[in-house]
Amino acid sequence: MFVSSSVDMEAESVPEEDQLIEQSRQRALRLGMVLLKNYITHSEQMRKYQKQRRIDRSIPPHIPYGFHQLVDRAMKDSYALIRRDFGIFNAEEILPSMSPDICIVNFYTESGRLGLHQDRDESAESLTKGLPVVSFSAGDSVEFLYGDQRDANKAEKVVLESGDVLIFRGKSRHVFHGVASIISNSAPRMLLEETLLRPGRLNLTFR
Ligand SMILES: O=C(O)CCC(=O)C(=O)O
Ligand SMILES: [Fe+2]
Repeated sequence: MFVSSSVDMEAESVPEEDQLIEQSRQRALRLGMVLLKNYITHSEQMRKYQKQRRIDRSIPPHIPYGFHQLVDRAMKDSYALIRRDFGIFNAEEILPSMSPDICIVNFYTESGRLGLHQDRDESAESLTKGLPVVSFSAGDSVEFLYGDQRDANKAEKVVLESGDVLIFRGKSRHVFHGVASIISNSAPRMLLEETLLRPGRLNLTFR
C-alpha cells in the first residue's frame, strides 16, 4: 500500500465555540492571530498506517510488482555484501527479509530537510524482529545523516544519489537518520529529461 508521509491532521470533531472559549489556554495573541493550545488530540497527531486515508477516504494503490522485485533483489544483494564485508555467513538468519506492504513517498524540494528520527511507526512485531526499511532515492543527491543518537554533530554522513538503495534492519533498525541537505542540480540529466521530475529528490521508503 502506498501512504503519504504527511501528518494526518484531520480533526475528527471540531470543538463547539463555547467549549473552545472555556478552555483557558486558548488565546488570541493579537487581532487575527490565535493560538489553540493542545488542540489536536494525540491520536489525530499520529501518523497511523491505515487502509484508507482519513483525510479524503482514498484507498492507496498496491505497491507495483516491479518495486517488489527491486526490493527483493536489493535485500538479496545486501546479504552477499554482509558476507563479504563482515564475514557473516548466516546473514539471512540474523537479518530477516520482508515483503513490504507500505511505501512512504517523500519529495524534497531543494530546501527540503528531515530531522534525525527513528522509524517506529511499524508494528511492534516488525520492530522487534528488526525487519528492514528499504529506501530508494531518485533525483537530486542528499547528505544523509545516521547515528546512534539524535545529535546531528555526532552523526555519520553519507551522500545518497539517484538510484541508490539504503537498507537498515536488525540492530540498525532503530538507527537515527535524517536528511541534512539537498545538493541542488545533482540529478542525472537523463532522468530529468525522461521523467520531467521537478528539481528536488524523490524518496520511496518500503517497510
Ligand atoms: O528521505 C530519506 O532518505 C529518508 C526518509 C525517512 O527517513 C522516512 O520517511 O522516515
Ligand atoms: Fe525515517
